[in-house]
Amino acid sequence: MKFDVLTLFPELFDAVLGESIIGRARQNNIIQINTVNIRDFSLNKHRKVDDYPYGGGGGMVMMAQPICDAYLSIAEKLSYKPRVVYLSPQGRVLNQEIVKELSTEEHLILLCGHYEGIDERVIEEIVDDEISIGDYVLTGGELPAMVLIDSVSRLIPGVLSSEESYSQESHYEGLLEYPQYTRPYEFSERKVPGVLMSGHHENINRWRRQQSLKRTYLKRPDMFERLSLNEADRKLLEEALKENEE
Ligand SMILES: Nc1nonc1C(=O)N[C@H]1C[C@@H]1c1ccc(S(N)(=O)=O)cc1
Repeated sequence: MKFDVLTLFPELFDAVLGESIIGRARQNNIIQINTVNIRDFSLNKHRKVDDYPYGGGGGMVMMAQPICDAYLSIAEKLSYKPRVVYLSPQGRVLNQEIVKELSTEEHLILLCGHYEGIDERVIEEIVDDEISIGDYVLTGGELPAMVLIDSVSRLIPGVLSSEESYSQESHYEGLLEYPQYTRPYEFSERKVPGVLMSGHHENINRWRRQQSLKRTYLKRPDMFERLSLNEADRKLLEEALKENEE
């Protein structure tokens, strides 16, 4: 999978996405992350990329021409129109479902807004999706773009090793993940639940499923109400909640 990122701050990306799992996937060419500096496409001798908003008001707006020319520098070499995602607080809020949808694309162009945003004509001209990472306003779209790249890349085959598998992680199938423990067996007078020490994989899986159901019910009722539980899951949850009351 290839990500082309249109940004004013390309140097931010290598610092964050050059390490660990994503860095390894880039080295193994499982994913490619390429940055394009929008400022390189300014026609202004001072490399200006923003201007005052028509109609007045505070803040600056990113100009259309540098962004569209940066986009064309990629798109004109392609025989297809790549999907363009604009990171903005006005977009669909990113969730695992959208991440899964994006992970099926071969090529994504991510546009990072800055200042008060971008000239609307860019959105009309080249943007396919607006995606937000949450209902708050940041100084730039670079962190949202990195969040999107990280979350999508983890679903690309070969990026996670089998040990790092995502299949029982939080949000993978609309459930929060079960509690995790590792050595030592006792820490601060707190022991690991006995079932995890039993070696009985059926009981371990049952306990984990029960914990996931219970956590989702208690911590994220908004997620829980979207679940359609079968009878076995309902009984597991009922048993867990009864234990909580005792
Ligand atoms: N949250 C977010 N998720 O992704 N990007 C987020 C974000 O805060 N980006 C801000 C810097 C830039 C920006 C972009 C667009 C607008 S505007 N005029 O469209 O409202 C306002 C501010």
